[in-house]
Amino acid sequence: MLHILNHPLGAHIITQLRDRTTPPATFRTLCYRIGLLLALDATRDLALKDEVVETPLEKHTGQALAKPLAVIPILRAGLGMVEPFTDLFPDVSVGYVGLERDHETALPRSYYQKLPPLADKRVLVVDPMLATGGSAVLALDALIAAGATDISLVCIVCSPEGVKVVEAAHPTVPIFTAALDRELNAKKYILPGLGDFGDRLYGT
Ligand SMILES: O=P(O)(O)OC[C@H]1O[C@H](OP(=O)(O)OP(=O)(O)O)[C@H](O)[C@@H]1O
Ligand SMILES: O=c1cc[nH]c(=O)[nH]1
Ligand SMILES: [Mg+2]
Repeated sequence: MLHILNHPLGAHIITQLRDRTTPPATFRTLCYRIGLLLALDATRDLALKDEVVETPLEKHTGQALAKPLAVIPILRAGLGMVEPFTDLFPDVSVGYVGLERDHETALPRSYYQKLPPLADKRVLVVDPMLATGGSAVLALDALIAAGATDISLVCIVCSPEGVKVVEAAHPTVPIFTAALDRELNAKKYILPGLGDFGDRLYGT
């Protein structure tokens, strides 16, 4: 199921991210701010449990988050989306999946993986760009192999092609995004897109 962010601030930020004149320092701030909106959108359905507290006046049964969270960035570009999650959910565990697309074939290659226990957690995979879907499917396969059962994918820009590929391979994984773009070009970049997210984030 695809969830497209429906907030005017999201539309405002994504236009600034697309602007080719936006320098890396501003790009990183914009990535953080849109990450906050997406983090809230992707966690709207988190389970709650009762929690009793004493207010200064009386005993009160409130609520607390019931299930631990893990955020898993797909390196490198996904790193820009981690801080919104660690700021909003300070108890979140962080794991890493390192993938890089080959420039000629656009096929992802895995070069690093370090994961916390995942079986008991809501797992939020973060990667700003969903293009062919190859990287996301490889990451989701690895997380399921590591024991994850409750996974969401959080992106900033998706292509229709990538959404189809992920939905075919992992139909139960919801996808949250700020924008669903038009198509991929011949080099498998998203149009209109915003270029290479990792390069723009890190000035490479
Ligand atoms: O859907 P796909 O066709 O697999 O493409 C999307 C992937 O490409 C980008 O990473 P990239 O390989 O450029 O690595 P980087 O983040 O280190 O720049 C992006 O962050 C995704 O991981
Ligand atoms: O458009 C694209 C496609 C893959 N990776 C990016 O960073 N941008
Ligand atoms: Mg890149």
